[in-house]
Amino acid sequence: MASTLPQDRRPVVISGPSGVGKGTLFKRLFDAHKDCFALSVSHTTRKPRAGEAHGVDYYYVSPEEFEALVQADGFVEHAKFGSNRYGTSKQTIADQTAKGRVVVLDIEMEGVKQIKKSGIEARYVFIKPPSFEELERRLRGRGTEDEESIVKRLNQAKLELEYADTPGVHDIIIVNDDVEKAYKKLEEFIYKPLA
Ligand SMILES: Nc1ncnc2c1ncn2[C@@H]1O[C@H](COP(=O)(O)OP(=O)(O)OP(=O)(O)O)[C@@H](O)[C@H]1O
Repeated sequence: MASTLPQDRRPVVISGPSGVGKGTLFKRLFDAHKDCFALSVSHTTRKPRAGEAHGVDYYYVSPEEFEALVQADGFVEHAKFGSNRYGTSKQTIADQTAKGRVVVLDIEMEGVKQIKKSGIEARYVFIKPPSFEELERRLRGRGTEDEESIVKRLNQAKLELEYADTPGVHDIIIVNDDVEKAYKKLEEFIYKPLA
C-alpha cells in the first residue's frame, strides 16, 4: 500500500496484554507508511533509562509538573504504576494531528477506559494472543523481563483479556497468531474507507 494517510484520521488506540506483539505490529505499520502515523509519546515521572531520550521514549517531568498537568485537565488518560506516574497529554495528540499524522496510542486497560470516558473520538484495536500459553512464551522469549515482572504481566493479562470480552469495547479484536496475517488485518482496519 502506498504511503497515503487513512481516510479515517481519528487516533487509533492499540491495547492488549504485555508481550502480545503490539509494538511489533505498529512498528510494521510505521515502516510501511512513512510519515503517516505518530506514536503518542507519554509523560512520565520515572527517570530515563540508559539510551532513552526526552521527547522520544517519554517526556520526563517532575511529580510537581505532572500533577499540574493533571489539575489543568491536560491528560486524556493517566495512571500510576509502582511509584511512577504515566499519562498521555492532550497537547501531544493535538500537535501530532496538526502535523497531519494519525496518532497511535499504545495504552493499557485503565487508560483505554479513561479515554472512552473522556468522549474523545478514537478507534479501538485490541491485540489478542492465540492462547495464554503462547503469550507467556513470547513474554519469556523476549528476554526483557525478570520472573517477578513476568508473573505481574501475566496476571494483568488475565484482566485485560476479560475486559476485551466485554461487547462493544473495541472496534476490532485481532488475534496475533501469524504476525503477517495479523498485520494485514490491522492495516485493512486502519485503511478502511469511510462509509
Ligand atoms: N505473531 C507472532 N508470533 C510469534 N512471536 C511474536 C508475534 N508477534 C510478536 N512476537 C514476539 O513476541 C514478543 C513480544 O512482542 P512485542 O514486544 O511487540 O509485545 P508488546 O505487546 O509490544 O509488549 P509490551 O506491551 O510489553 O511492550 C517479541 O519477542 C516479538 O518478536
